[in-house]
Amino acid sequence: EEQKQFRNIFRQIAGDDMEINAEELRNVLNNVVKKHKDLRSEGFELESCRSMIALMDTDGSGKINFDEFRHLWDKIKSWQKIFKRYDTDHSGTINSYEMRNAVNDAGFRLNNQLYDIITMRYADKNMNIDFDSFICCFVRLDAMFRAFHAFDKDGDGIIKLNVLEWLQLTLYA
Ligand SMILES: O=C(O)/C(S)=C/c1c[nH]c2cc(Br)ccc12
Repeated sequence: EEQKQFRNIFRQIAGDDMEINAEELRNVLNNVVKKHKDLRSEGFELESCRSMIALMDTDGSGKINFDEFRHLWDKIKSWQKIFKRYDTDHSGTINSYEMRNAVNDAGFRLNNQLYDIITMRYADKNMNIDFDSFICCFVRLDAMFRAFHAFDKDGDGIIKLNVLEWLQLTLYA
């Protein structure tokens, strides 16, 4: 039943082409965020939604279909729980220290340099990360780990890319 309901919601968002583009994704994300008083966000930027589409667009259509959207939605649903868990002062944002624990809780294993890079890239001048930045960071982390493992066929933790493969991976993200 919930599956049917979700498909109807998707159909409403996606429209006739049954694919969700960046504008449609931005509208649904911002409509949902508004309902959550404990999630501070100036709203998802179109550019962030274009990135999320690119990162989730496994069939290279430039938009996301039902399966890709459901996959993204399930991830955002679980990541927003992590966000709320680590927003201990209920400010609607999480600080760079809490971000380390949130990243770990989501199952990403990084090193100190990468935690600093995440803070530099996603935190505001007070070292706080708001919800939309948090989600964009996690979508990118998830997609980059998946892309690496897709290339790492023998699972030895080493991949070999020529420059055009590297550009394909890093440009459409
Ligand atoms: O708090 C909840 O119970 C749920 S179901 C939250 C969310 C479930 N999907 C979400 C997407 C965005 Br964007 C923000 C919040 C949620």
